[in-house]
Amino acid sequence: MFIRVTVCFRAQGTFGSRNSCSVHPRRFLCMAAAETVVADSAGARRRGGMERQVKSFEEIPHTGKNSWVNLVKFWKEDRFRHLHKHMEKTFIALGPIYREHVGTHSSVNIMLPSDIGELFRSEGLHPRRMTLQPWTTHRETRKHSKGVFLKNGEEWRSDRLLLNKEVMMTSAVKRFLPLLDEVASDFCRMLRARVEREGRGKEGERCLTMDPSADLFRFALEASCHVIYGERIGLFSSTPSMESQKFIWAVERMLATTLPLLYLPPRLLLRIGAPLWTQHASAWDHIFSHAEARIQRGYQRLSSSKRKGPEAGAAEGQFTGVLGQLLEKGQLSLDLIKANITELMAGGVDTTAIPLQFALFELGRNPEVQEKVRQQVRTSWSQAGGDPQKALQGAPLLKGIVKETLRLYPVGITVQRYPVRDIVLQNYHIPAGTMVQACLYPLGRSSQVFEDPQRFDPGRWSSSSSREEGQSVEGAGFRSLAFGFGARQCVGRRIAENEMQIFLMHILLSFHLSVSSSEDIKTTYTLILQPEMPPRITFRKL
Ligand code: HEM
Repeated sequence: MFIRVTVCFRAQGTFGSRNSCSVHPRRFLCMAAAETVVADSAGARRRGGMERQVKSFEEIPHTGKNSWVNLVKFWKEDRFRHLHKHMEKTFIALGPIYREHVGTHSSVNIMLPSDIGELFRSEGLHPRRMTLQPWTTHRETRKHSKGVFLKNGEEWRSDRLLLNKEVMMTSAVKRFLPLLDEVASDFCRMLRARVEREGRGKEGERCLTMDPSADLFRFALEASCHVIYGERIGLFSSTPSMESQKFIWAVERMLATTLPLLYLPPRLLLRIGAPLWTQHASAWDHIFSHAEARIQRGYQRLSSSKRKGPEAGAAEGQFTGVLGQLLEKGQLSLDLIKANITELMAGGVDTTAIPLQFALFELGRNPEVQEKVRQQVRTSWSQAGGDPQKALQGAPLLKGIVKETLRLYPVGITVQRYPVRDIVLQNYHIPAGTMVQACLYPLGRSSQVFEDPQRFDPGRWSSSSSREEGQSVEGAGFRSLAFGFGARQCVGRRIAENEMQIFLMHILLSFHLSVSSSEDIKTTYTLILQPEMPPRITFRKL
């Protein structure tokens, strides 16, 4: 994931709806049944020969007229940290579409797949609008903004297509999957040794109860570096380097400081947000310098191998990481390579480490599911002859675990778009350019969209059950959107999916997982959704 920090400064008209807070939950259900249509020129919509007037934008239910009063409420009630719960409650109160105005931030929020489908169909190739980047005088982020964030339409798209070749396409997955496999199996080797050393029980059957969050961060960083830079950084050693630890801290600080800064206008930011801003900028500094150092090294390596001939560099055909590939092909400018590599590094650690915490927890509290997946993994692994790609293909429930985890705990709780043409959602007119958010947390937990939504069931994503489910619940498409959609979807998607699946495969082959309490984990939102307290997991050696 990457932080798509977006603010819409458009005047959104007056706020006309009066009774928004008194809407009964039942309205939610009947509104949800309404189909989504595009407004015709007369602003009317036709259904079964009848014409119904499309309601105006101002009539969309909202959470309060005054955006500054709302901002104060958000601060006072600590809603930023519980934004996902706030959204869920607001949809229940107001129906499947509502407007929200908080400080400088204005959005229309939606949660039903049919509306989300309509939204995505009307997306253009907008540049990503980073609120914070353009405000800063920070040299590196400015340069970076020019390189990636402020690029427009087709120019952005052609760069993105070049990047996709190295990270999204099947041929790219084939190149980097063995690297992820190596890191995941090393991780399990390290964990087995630790369980043997520190665990309880008889030798050979030891189990260890622990909070795995720090280890999962190390795993995700080691895996990212291996895929992106083509190098291991030794995080599984007993004394990982201070540099790596500092990188993890910087990413965490950057994420934690982004959300509060996002809702402040520049002038207020300078007064009351200055300390936050300083922390935010210095976190970015660190992330940039981390990438910069590696890019320099990669560039020098490439130049020297060009000077000395191919035998001096990497062996022919050897994968030198995404960075090596981009440098070697030389289709993107060096500045763009830097910007993209920094984004991949900054966006690729917490985003996979945190869902892995949730996945281990859900497997621990659902022992039957765990056993079923393990059986499938064992069979597939034994038939794959050491080929990680074959092993994953033969165990589709692993993919189901990733989807199911992200359904219940979407890392980014919204996907945002500015439609390029006027659209109609839930019979309300949405002008082009409005910021519309698809709210993934309420979507994933809605009984209108998923049967028995609280159940952790990786099998629900298999093609046969999806078809069945599609018949009984709201539209079968646009339900699994944790990585976004379309041209602008998560560029790290294939890395993340494969990294998580291969990790879970090795864990299930090596350990039985359990948890002491099957109570739900409390979650908090700090630009990404995470557990308030990391769950403790018991790993028993198999
Ligand atoms: C479970 C893990 C992850 C999730 C759920 C996730 C989710 C997302 C989402 C929702 C978006 C916005 C997509 C849209 O607007 O349609 C995004 C964008 C992005 N993600 Fe991820 N992500 C994950 C892992 C990663 C990883 C591992 C990387 C890097 C290796 C990464 C790098 C990025 C980047 C660079 C973007 C911006 C793409 C662009 O706008 O061009 N993400 N991600």
